[in-house]
Amino acid sequence: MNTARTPDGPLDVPTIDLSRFREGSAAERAAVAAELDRAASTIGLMRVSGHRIDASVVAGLGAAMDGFFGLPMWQKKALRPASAEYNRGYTPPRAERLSLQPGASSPAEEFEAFNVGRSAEDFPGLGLDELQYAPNLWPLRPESFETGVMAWFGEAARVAREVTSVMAVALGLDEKFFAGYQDHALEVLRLNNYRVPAGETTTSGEPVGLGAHTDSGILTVLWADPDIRGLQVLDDSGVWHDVIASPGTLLVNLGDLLARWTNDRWISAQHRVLAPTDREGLLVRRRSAAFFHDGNADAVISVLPGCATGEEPVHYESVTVADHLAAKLHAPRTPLDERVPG
Ligand SMILES: O=C(O)CCC(=O)C(=O)O
Ligand SMILES: [Fe+2]
Repeated sequence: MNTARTPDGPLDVPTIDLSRFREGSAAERAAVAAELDRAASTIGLMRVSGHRIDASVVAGLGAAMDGFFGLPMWQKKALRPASAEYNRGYTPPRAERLSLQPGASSPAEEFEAFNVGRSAEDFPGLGLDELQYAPNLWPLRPESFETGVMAWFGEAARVAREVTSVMAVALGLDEKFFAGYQDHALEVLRLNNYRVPAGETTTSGEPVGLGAHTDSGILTVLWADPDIRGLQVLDDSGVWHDVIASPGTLLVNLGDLLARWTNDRWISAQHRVLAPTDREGLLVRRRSAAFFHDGNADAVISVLPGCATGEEPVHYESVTVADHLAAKLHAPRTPLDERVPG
C-alpha cells in the first residue's frame, strides 16, 4: 500500500516518475497513471521525480529568492501591488504591516511572499482581463531575479502540463484532454519566505505560517527547502501529517478544480504551514515556491461524464475558472487564511 499513514509521523507520499510515463512502454505508462490515481484519490498529493528540471534552474530560483528577500525592507515594500486585488509583487510580513517593534513578532507574523504570473500581454489578441492576467512587478535587484524566476516558472508550467497528461490517462481520457483548458491558463508562482522571528529558537507547534486552506485551481507544483518540517496535510480523521520535501523531487497537490471535475473521486487536500523547524526542533528559515496552475479563466469546469455515473449524485454545478476563483477569494475565511489568494 502506498499510503501508510503514521498518526504522528510523516505521511508516506507516493512518488510519480514522469520519465517512466514519458519514455516507458504502454504497460509502464498505465502503471504510472494507476499510481497517480491512487495518490489523487487517497491523499491528493504526490511527489514527482523524473521531472527533468536542471539543477541550475533550481539554483537560479534559490538565488533569486535569497537575493530579493535579503533586500532591505524599504526596497521590498516598493514592489507592493497598487491594490490588494492585484495578485502580483511583494506581500510584507504581518510584523511589518502592523509596525511591531523588532523582537515582538511571532512566526505567524514573519511570513513574506512575492507573486509573479501570466499576463494578458503573453496572449495577444485574446482580450484577457488585465486584473486576473495582470502585468508583473520586477525588482531592479538582484539583477538575475527575473531570469531566474522565469526559468523556474517555465519549467513548473511544463511539469504541470505533463502531470495533467498522466491525470487524463488515469481518468480514462485522451492524454490531451486538459490541453483545451490550459492554453491561456491563469498561472501564478508564489515565492514564500518563512523567516525566523528575532530571538526565538523554538516553537509551541501552533498552526502558524500559512493557515489551513485548499488550493483553488487545477494543481500546484511545489518546491520547498528539503528536510525542513512545516507543511502539513489534513486527513479525514482530523490528524495533520507532516510532509517534508526531499531533494530532487517536487510535490504536486491537487486543487479544487480537480475535485470538481472528478466529483470528489480525487481530493483537494487541506494543508497548512507550521513555523518551520529542523530535525532538532529548532526554528529555521524555510523557502517554498508554489506554482498554481489554475486553467483558462473562461474554461467551464463540469463534472466529467465518467465520474458522474452510478448512484453518486453530481456534487457540483458547472462553473468557469474565473467564477470559481472569485467565489473562493470572497468566501468567509479565518484570520490565518487572510493571505491565501491561491
Ligand atoms: O510553503 C508550503 O509548503 C506550501 C505553501 C502553500 O500551501 C501555498 O502557497 O498555497
Ligand atoms: Fe497551498
